Amino acid sequence: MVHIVKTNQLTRTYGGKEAVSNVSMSVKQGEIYGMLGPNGAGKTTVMKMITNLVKPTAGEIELFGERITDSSYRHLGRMGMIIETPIFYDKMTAHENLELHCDYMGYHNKNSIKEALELVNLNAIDKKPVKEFSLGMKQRLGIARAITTKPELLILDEPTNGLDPVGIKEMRELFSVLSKQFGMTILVSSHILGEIELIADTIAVMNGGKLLQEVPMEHITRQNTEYIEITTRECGKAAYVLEKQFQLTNIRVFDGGQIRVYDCRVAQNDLMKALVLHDVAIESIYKKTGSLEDYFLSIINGGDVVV
Ligand SMILES: Nc1ncnc2c1ncn2[C@@H]1O[C@H](COP(=O)(O)OP(=O)(O)OP(=O)(O)O)[C@@H](O)[C@H]1O
Repeated sequence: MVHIVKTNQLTRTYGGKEAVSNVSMSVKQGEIYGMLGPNGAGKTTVMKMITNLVKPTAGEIELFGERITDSSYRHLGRMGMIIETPIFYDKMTAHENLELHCDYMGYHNKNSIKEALELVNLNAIDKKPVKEFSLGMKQRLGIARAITTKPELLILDEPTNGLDPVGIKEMRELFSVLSKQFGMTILVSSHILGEIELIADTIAVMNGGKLLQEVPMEHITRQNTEYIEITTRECGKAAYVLEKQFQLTNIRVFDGGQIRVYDCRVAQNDLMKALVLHDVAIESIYKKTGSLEDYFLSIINGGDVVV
């Protein structure tokens, strides 16, 4: 398996506070990798370190199989990015802005500008200067600029900001096309699960600077939305018993005295018997089905994973 991005214990501090804390992530070639997390989770800072806009305080980054250093700028030619709000020369048209970008990047296939503008549906807007564009149009132009040079890796920080629901759907379709037809690897962030769950091959959940989970989408869609919830005052003991007895790999313990077992191979009855046998007093035990949203919220909001 070829990894296009790999970080090891990546950390960045600002004024002694960790904005990104020991993040080790791997983005595989050709996949869409979605970073999910609330505002302030550290997603932008990770992307800035990968694109050499911010230097890591500690840790390493490998891009295209090579460890990057402070002076590694040549990888940037193989990448397209939108980080924070894209800025343009606002008296120029979309086409002129992209021409300038291609000149700057030393990329001389001028046909690619037309193709990029077509892909984001801006080809018909020929004469308008960018200052007359809506926020959504500017966002789409940002994506066009990121893809004109046919990058192998596309890094998009909250690319659907400012888009309406139709625009968001168009972007999702565009990302699928770029990934499937052009073989681009895409690293995209969002604070809204619905925007990435339909397209991401892997989801990385971040909060408070930490990578809480990196998981292939196919592993979570069914198995993690069904769970058995046990309420008990002896959560620690109960989790220990269940883990030992059934070799469970995905149990979450919540502060309020709840345990969730996201592994429905084991019958509810067998879980109950094992707990009773070990003198764990159970207040209730239920099988529940949550949405994917609930699952991710439970990772973000608490619950230590006992693995
Ligand atoms: N230049 C900076 N100086 C000081 N603190 C910073 C700086 N950049 C980021 N931070 C802090 O680091 C933390 C992570 O910010 P970051 O922008 O990476 O999060 P995010 O997940 O991308 O959120 P958002 O979607 O709001 O940008 C925040 O607490 C932020 O205030």
